[in-house]
Amino acid sequence: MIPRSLLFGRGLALSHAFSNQNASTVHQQLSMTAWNLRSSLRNIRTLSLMSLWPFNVKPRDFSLPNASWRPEMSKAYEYYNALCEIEGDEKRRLWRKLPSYNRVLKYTTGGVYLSKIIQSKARLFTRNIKEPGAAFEYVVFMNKQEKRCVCVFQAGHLLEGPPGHVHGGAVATMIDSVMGTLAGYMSGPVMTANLNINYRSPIPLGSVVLLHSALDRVEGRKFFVTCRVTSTDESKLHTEATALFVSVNVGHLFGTRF
Ligand SMILES: CCCCC/C=C\C/C=C\C/C=C\C/C=C\CCCC(=O)SCCNC(=O)CCNC(=O)[C@H](O)C(C)(C)COP(=O)(O)OP(=O)(O)OC[C@H]1O[C@@H](n2cnc3c(N)ncnc32)[C@H](O)[C@@H]1OP(=O)(O)O
Repeated sequence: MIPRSLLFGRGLALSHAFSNQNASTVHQQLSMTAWNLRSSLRNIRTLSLMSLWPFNVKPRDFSLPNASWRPEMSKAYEYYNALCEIEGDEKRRLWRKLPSYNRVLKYTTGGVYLSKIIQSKARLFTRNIKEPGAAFEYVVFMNKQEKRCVCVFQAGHLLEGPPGHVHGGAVATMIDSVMGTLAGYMSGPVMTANLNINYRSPIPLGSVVLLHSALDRVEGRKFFVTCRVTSTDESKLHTEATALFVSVNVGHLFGTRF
């Protein structure tokens, strides 16, 4: 995908090149513009390559059922997965199961050059523990038309906070990830600017809960999102949250502004 700012930025440079200039300056500017275009094309090519999965093998989808899933997790998964499997026109499908990989891009350095060793070791926080079921076991189902998603989350034994219950930071991590995934799905790359959480009742360690996230409103680059964490039968409210996500261009994530 080509970032809009990159195209618009170069487009502006082009139109400026033709205003109020004498012939030699115009010639010089045209050469510069050609150079700029060539380097833009190189950038675009690099970016389009980077947006592809950078490895030769197909990445593992961590949100598929595995032996660690409790029956309650499998049941909730099957319920939402059935909603995704409506026959017929692909475009009419309301629900989609999102795949979940343990790294996004080989080159997301956050603006700091990372050594090859660190870069190759970088992993998504919620997918960095190898033992299935030990930490964040989750799957996200997206409903783009209704601007909402549901995450089925089984909290593993490594997420303990208060004895026998899930750490508030782990709950916040899941909430941020699910809301961020929704905002990102609606808009492209986003960063969390603000996150507010009310913890209403503790989540027992090992239990399965649902995170219901919805896009509340959009104001320019600002995406206001809500989230409720409930028991799978939705009778018990565990946590409520609101957040602001700001859409950023790809350069922001790479530490450069195009
Ligand atoms: C090829 C691309 C690949 C992209 C990959 C993308 C996603 C990965 C996909 C899958 C991963 C799976 C799941 C995980 C997904 C997400 C969860 C993790 C998300 C995070 O864990 S992320 C880390 C924590 N996050 C930060 O580390 C942010 C630090 N921060 C900043 O990077 C800047 O601060 C930024 C960008 C937020 C804004 O900076 P900026 O310069 O772009 O914009 P600016 O400051 O002008 O703000 C614009 C308007 O937002 C208002 N505004 C800003 N901040 C506000 C606040 N706090 N409260 C109220 N309003 C606020 C302003 O008032 C203005 O409003 P107005 O326009 O009305 O004046």
